[in-house]
Amino acid sequence: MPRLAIDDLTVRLALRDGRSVHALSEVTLHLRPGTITALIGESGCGKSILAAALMRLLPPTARVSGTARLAIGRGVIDALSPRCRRGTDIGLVPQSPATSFTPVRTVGSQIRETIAALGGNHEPRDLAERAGLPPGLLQRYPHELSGGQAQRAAIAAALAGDPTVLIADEPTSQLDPALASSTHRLLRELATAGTTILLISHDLAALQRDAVADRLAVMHASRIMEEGPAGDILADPWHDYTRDLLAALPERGLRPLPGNPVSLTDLPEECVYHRRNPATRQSGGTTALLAAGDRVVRQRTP
Ligand SMILES: Nc1ncnc2c1ncn2[C@@H]1O[C@H](COP(=O)(O)OP(=O)(O)OP(=O)(O)O)[C@@H](O)[C@H]1O
Ligand code: NI
Repeated sequence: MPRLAIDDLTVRLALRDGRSVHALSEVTLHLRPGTITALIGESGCGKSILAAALMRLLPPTARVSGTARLAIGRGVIDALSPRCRRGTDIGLVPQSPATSFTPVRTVGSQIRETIAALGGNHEPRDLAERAGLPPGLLQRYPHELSGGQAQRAAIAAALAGDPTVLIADEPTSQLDPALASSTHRLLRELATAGTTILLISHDLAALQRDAVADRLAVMHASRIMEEGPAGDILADPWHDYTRDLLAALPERGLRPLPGNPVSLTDLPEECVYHRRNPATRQSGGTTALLAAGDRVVRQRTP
C-alpha cells in the first residue's frame, strides 16, 4: 500500500492569450512509506507544478483531473482536498525558500509561529540544528541569509509539522557538495523514522554521489517516462530519455541531450519525446507506462 498514490494527475494552466500549458499529463506515481523518491527531469518539465498541485498551491484557473490519495492514521484521504492538512499531512520545502518567509520578521519568529500554527512542540533552535542551520541565524531577517542558509531555514520550517509526506523541491540547489550531502543525510534520517519523501532535483550527479534515492521517477515534458529502484535505473535505464539524460553527465561522457527542450504550451495529448530524439522508438503515437517487475517504463502501445 503506497503512502501517497498519485494516479493520472493532469494539470492544464490557461495562459492569457488563450493557449494552455500542459503542466502535468497523466502523472502516476506511488510513494511507498518511509522511502525517498527522487523526481528528476530538465528545467520546466513540471516538477514544481507537481509539488504545487499536492500543496493546493496551483493558480485558481488551473484545470486538474486525476487523483492523489494519502494513507494516514485517520484513513485514506483525498490529498487534493482541504482534508489533507498542509504542513502536517504533506509538507513542502519550496524551491524558492527566500520567498516563503515574509521579509518583515525574523526567521526564528516565523518558524516559531509555524510550530504554533501546526500544533507541534518543537523549538526553532532544535529544528534549525537538525536542518544544519546555525541557530544564531534564527535572529536574522530573511534577506540577511544567504541562498543556502535560507534553504536550510525552509527545511527547518518544513520539519515543524512532522509531515507524513515531505516534498523537498530542489533543497540543495544552492549548497556546496558537503552541505548538500548533509541535507541528503537528514532526508535519509527522516525516511528511516517513517517520513515519505519526494525529492525534486535536477542534480543527478549529487543524487548518484550520495545514493540518496530509493526510487527514481523521470519526467519529460509533463509526463513520467520511467520509475523504479534508483540503483537499477541508474545502472540500466530503460527509456531513451533517461539514457540521454544520464549520457549528458560529465562522468558518463557529457553527450548533450539531442534536440531542444520541448515547450509545454499547446502540446498534443501524447508523449512528445520523439520531437527531441527522432531516433526513439518509445515515443510517437499512443504510449502508456508499462510495468515489468518493480519498474515501469513508457512505451508505445499498439
Ligand atoms: N502559473 C503558471 N501559469 C502558466 N504556466 C506556468 C505557471 N507556473 C509554471 N508554469 C509553466 O509550467 C511549466 C512547468 O514548470 P515547473 O516550475 O513545474 O518546472 P520545473 O520542472 O520545476 O523546472 P525547474 O527545474 O526549472 O524548477 C513551465 O513551462 C512553466 O513555464
Ligand atoms: Ni521547479
